[in-house]
Amino acid sequence: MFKKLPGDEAQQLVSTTPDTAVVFRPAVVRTPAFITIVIFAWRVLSALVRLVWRHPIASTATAVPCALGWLYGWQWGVVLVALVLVGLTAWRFVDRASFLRLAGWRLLAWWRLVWVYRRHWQPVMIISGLGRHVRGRDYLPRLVGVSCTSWADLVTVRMLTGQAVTDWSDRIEHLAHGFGATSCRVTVSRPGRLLLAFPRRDPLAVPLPALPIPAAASVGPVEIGKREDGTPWWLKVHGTHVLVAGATGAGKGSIIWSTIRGLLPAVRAGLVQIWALDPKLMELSFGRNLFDRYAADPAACAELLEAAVKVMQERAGRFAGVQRNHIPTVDDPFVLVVVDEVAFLTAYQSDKGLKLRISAALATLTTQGRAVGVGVLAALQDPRKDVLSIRNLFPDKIALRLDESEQVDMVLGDGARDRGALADLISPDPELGAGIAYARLETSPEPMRARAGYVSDADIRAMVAAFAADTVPLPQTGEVA
Ligand SMILES: Nc1ncnc2c1ncn2[C@@H]1O[C@H](COP(=O)(O)OP(=O)(O)OP(=O)(O)O)[C@@H](O)[C@H]1O
Repeated sequence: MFKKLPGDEAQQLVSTTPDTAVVFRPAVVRTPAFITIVIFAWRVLSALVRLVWRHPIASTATAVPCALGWLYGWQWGVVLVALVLVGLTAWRFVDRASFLRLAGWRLLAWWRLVWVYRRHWQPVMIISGLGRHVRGRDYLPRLVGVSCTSWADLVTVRMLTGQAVTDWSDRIEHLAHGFGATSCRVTVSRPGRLLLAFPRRDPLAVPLPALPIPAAASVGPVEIGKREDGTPWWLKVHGTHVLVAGATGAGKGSIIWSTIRGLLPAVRAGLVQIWALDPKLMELSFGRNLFDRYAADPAACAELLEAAVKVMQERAGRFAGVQRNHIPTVDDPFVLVVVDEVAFLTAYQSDKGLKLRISAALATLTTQGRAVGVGVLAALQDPRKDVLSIRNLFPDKIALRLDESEQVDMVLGDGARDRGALADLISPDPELGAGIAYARLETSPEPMRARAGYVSDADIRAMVAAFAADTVPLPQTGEVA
């Protein structure tokens, strides 16, 4: 008659909370003391082995003086520690580079691991929502290790199973503030593992002067500045198209001029031609003599672009079935079309006929030009689609300082800002921020931060004079990249 008898449910209940009406005492199985001791000893032993395995140098550095002090008296332990410290300091002053490479960065990484990351890991993970606290247990992403470079801490993390990269890239501000850094950049090192970069200082805070004109003729990549990790910033122009976006005063000129400067020997050798479009009549007119073709008013700009399309089509006809890639020669030089403020020719152009011709020519060049040696380097202030509808046709993009955070993804592509391309936060102070950019290249989705060398008016004048007087060192043949 009764499917369940009174008391059946109560058998399943376990409650030890004192304020409930019914209190059931859970069954207690007494564990023999020696089992508890064995488990405890096993945990201590495995933690020790793990410690020595993960930090062999730190363990030795602690264990040896302790052993010495124990065996021969504490004074000997102190003497050994003092000797090691003196030795390290002397090494630091005698050969700083090798000290940093072999010991300095490792010591710093160990310190930062213990003092910053391990100490704050649990609260930062839980509060940012990257870890979970379920039924009294913490489920945290694993802090695999920390290494240090001259400017940043690189933290390797194993994500929780089921987490996505976007879970982390959405929380870069939590992570940066949580670990006391100004920013955080997220890159995937391998499936399930991330590399978080936390800058300790800004290596690009000091302006970089114009780089020396290269001795050899090369169509690129051209060295135009310095990357955040201290290595040169090489910009590829041959075989691609580059879009440079930045608010007024962001330093678009320094990228354009550094590129022209790096190509100068190749221009002299006849391997490169620079065709300049200068609708603002400001930036490029300064170095007019360096260019094979120059146009400023919109009608002349349209003609110049159509001439570039003709070169492209003529080459495409000749190369068809013979070669698939362009090799710069004096007969078929690489043509770099430099457009200073492209919006003047597209969005802000009142003559509809000219606007159509210019847009069509630019679209044709950016879709078909790179295989036949015609490249476009275009700069613009406002990256909205209605200003430049063909911005996606540029494989390589550079974002200098931008006015709004939404503009970052407009220039660099979806998710770039979440991955750490904070172009809207670059300082408007020219000394601190002009020429600093995030570049996203066709070959890598990770935005790279760098600063272009500043090519001053005096540098441009010197370039023009050297070019005219033939005093730039002559390029050696056969060094085309
Ligand atoms: N790479 C750089 N390093 C340091 N300072 C720079 C750099 N580039 C530019 N500047 C400084 O910023 C100022 C503005 O630079 P620039 O004219 O190139 O900006 P822009 O983006 O071309 O601006 P606009 O769109 O108004 O022409 C320069 O006068 C110079 O003082």
